[in-house]
Amino acid sequence: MSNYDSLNDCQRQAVFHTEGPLLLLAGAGSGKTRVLTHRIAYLIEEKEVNPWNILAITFTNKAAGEMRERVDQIVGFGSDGVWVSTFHSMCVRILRRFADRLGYGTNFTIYDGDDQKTLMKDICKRLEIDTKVYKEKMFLAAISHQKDELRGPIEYETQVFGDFTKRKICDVYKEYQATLKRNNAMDFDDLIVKTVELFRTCPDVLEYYQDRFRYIMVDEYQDTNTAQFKLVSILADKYRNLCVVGDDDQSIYKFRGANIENILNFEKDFEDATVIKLEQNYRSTQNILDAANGVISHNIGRKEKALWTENERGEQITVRQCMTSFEEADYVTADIRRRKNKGEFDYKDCAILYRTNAQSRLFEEKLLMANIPYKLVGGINFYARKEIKDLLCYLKTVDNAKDDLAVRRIINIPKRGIGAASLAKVQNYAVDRDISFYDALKDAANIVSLGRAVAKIEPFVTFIQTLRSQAEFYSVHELLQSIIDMTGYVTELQAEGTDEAKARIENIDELISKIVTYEESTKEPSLSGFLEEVALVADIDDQDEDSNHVVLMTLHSAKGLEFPNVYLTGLEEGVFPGYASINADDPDELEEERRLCYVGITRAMKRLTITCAKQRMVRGETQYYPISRFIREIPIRLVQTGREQVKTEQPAKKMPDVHSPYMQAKKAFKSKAFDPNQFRVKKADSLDYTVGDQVRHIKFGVGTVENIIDGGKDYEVTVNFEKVGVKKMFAAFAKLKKV
Ligand SMILES: Nc1ncnc2c1ncn2[C@@H]1O[C@H](COP(=O)(O)OP(=O)(O)OP(=O)(O)O)[C@@H](O)[C@H]1O
Ligand SMILES: [Mg+2]
Repeated sequence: MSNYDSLNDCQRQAVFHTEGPLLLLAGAGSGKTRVLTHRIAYLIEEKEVNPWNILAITFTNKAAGEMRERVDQIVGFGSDGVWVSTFHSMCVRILRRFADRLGYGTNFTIYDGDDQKTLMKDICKRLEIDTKVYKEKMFLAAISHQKDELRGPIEYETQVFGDFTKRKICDVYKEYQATLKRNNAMDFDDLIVKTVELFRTCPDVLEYYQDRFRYIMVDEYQDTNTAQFKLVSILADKYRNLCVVGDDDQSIYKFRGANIENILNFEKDFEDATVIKLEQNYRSTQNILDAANGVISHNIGRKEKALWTENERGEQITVRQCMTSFEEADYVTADIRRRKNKGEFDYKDCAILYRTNAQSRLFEEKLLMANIPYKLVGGINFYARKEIKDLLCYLKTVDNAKDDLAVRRIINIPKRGIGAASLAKVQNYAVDRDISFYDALKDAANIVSLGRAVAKIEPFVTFIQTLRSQAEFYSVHELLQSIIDMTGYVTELQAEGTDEAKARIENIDELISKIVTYEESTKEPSLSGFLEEVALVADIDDQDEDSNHVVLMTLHSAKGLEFPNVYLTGLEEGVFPGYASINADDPDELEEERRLCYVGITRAMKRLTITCAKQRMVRGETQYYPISRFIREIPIRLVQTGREQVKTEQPAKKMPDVHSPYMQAKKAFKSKAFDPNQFRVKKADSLDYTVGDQVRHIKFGVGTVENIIDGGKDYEVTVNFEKVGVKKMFAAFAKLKKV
């Protein structure tokens, strides 16, 4: 029996309201997600609903995992049957079963952004479009936008009229969809679109899922787009037990087609809907909450909400304007270290949030030099690395050789001497006959124009066929090992012998570990299953729960999460809010930025620090920025500037002169020869190691000191690490220990 006493009256009301449409509209940290998990428990325990009949949709795989955990905790066992998933993974599951009803193979491939770009390049070439005038990205964005609104090429055509650009987009859209289908592939948007299409065209399938999902719940409902909304309304149409929870003040995905109207109009679409509001915040201190309310109250188009808390007032919010973005990163890094040393916060309690991904770099560098473990959420994704993509494309080819892009990526890996001209001939042959590229390769002997190239193509086809027969009885990791052995992929890297090659081999090892982990944790592991899991790993899911590290991420990735100690950085006019939103004709663009700021502030539980820099380097040039309007929107009584604290915090011995290096930095900015490292402060005590010594670095492990240069302000030490190769670092920050 779970404890519903831990809920407040309104929360309990929402949990107990199980029949009929329900809208839970409530501010940040008011327990919306918590209500959903308790509601699932209540349905199973008290209403004796079969877990099998419950569907809960979350925004990220990470959130889905968290919700599953929480439900497991409350319900104990029996909750396995509940579907907790994102829109996308739910649709994949449905389509893997029924895609054949739409004329796709159920083993269809899911294209990621890179795949889409390659495909679009191909199509533009085929349609002889000048990509200097019409960018591939423009076509992809336009198509994606149409899909968000559930408009296929045919529906779109009715809107084209005489518009020349729209005509072009329409032609490309048609070709794009036709090629995807020929490749037995879907892009991310298709997953939703095709599921809706499936439900609309196959009443028996729809009824099956309607009967199955009698109770449907959607978290972060404010960020659903039209297609997703349609999908849930169709599913819920029979039993009407749809519960959506959201916060219109946290709608931050308009640029991706999210439709804030979905939440504002829920009451119109479901006339008998019950609306419950939650107003008590359990997450943040009074000061943090007041700051959030202060900022968001400047938005005009919003439903008024009065969020309050019984939590203590807490510390004031620290606002710190730094001279440069380097100083900003230094400040945040030092603050984290100080609070960690004082025992106030652990690393994992701290999150550094910023507006755009590119802003992470400086923080990364400072954290690395300070030996503070951190995790970048949403940066260069493991799966985007070359060697990983190559091997995954091999696996994809073995799994579903209809994926032209995968086949083309690996056809010359290792080099098989099949030239671009031959590939073009095969491609034409495929297009003419409306068959896949791989099927055309199999038919190479019949492509007369290929001439002697046939002899190069045939062994490749035989090779893939061999792997396919192996796939019948090999596990996924055995199959990958076989691919690696037979292609000589790793052998080649070993022969190359560079540090980069070594790192690539490590990545491949990591991929093997990933497969083995997958195989061990899945009931019926399969090649398709593995590829699907990989395709769906959103960036945010990289986060490693167990270890103790500072988290760096964009504000968008931070949605729904909470951290005791938050740093909201780069609050400058032109950065956040960004130039585009300041100058936009549509005032909602600025309001969306403000909602994003509200999301950022409300991630903080105990402490919030807001930073900005007067100068920041953009594309190699120094730009000057005023303080963000969002800072000015925070009531002044809640704010302290934090300057004193920072000065006293730096031991005078280590940082004898904190300002003058930055004055130099300022000068150096203008010469464009700026190197932030050159202003590091020299360590007072001399080094206890010398050239030839073995040293240990907290992150890189053991290595040999190859060189030490006295840089005046600090020593620059060159170390050859066993694992990661040669690195140059500053002694004061590298904290190398002699071993
Ligand atoms: N009745 C309650 N008693 C104690 N703690 C609560 C209660 N309700 C929620 N909390 C806690 O408050 C925090 C915020 O809850 P939750 O994440 O569910 O809020 P949310 O409304 O989903 O926030 P967001 O809008 O950011 O997604 C969590 O740590 C949760 O455990
Ligand atoms: Mg939530």
